[in-house]
Amino acid sequence: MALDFLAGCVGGAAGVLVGHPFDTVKVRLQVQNVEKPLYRGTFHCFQSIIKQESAFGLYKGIGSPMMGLTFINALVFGVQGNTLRALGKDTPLNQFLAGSAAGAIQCIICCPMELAKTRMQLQGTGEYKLKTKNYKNSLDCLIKIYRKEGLRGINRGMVSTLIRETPSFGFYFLTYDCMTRYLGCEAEDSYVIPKLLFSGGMSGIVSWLSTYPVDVIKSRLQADGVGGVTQYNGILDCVRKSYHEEGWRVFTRGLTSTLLRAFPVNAATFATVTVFLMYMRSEDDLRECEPGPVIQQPSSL
Ligand SMILES: NC(=[NH2+])NCCC[C@H](N)C(=O)O
Repeated sequence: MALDFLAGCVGGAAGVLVGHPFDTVKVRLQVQNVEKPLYRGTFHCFQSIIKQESAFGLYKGIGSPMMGLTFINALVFGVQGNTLRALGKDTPLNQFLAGSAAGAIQCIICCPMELAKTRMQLQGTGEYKLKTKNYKNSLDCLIKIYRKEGLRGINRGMVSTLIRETPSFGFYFLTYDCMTRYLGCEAEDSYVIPKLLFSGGMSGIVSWLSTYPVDVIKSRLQADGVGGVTQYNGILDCVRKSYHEEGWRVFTRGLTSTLLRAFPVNAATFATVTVFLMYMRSEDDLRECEPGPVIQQPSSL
């Protein structure tokens, strides 16, 4: 029971270290001014950040994912594993439902964490150079937002985060379950690690593709209001204005960087969690489990 939570922490740390630079590029591309774009595309954005802010610029805002990581991934893998057990049978529908439940619950932490991350990633760039008050770090950012806008302020973008995370985490766990079964992942298989990495990477890709347009809107809502000027009056207004100004392509802004990040991050996360559980689960635990998949996956009963 508790092992799922611990495994989530360990796996999540591996993921954030691998993927944060890609996330920084994604956010910069999603919210840059289309009239005066700073970056021509994904690779130009990478190059510009490294050239102007050094490689450390790619790790701006990593504090909040790392700070939130302990809880988010523990919550995700803990809730998913225990929900699946509560649902009683390891079926594809239950995998999706258990994943969706985990995705919805972790928004409590994910939303404020991504608000701080987004603000830190944009701080000191382009039109945000002058408008953003200097945030010392992610925690200072959240404290300043809370002082100025209260609870509502630090939960800015909560509805769009829930719309993004609930189905995407369902697809996240369902894809991993289907892939590992299809590839026949077995503990004694000499190719088990590459198979787990591939399955985890594909789960990340599928989950981000499933709700990506919502992520663009969420980023814009969380970046909105910097310097006190708000452009959007809610999700529908943001969708309407974004589509009106840039057409449907606006909903794919930053997608390349997101997918470049999603594969390695989730390959590392899922493989780490599965291997961790494989070695930490006692023989007694395994005997207690109903006959599950050929390998003890993060979410197996
Ligand atoms: N929005 C999503 N696609 N969520 C599911 C994947 C979440 C995963 N922790 C990542 O950051 O890639």
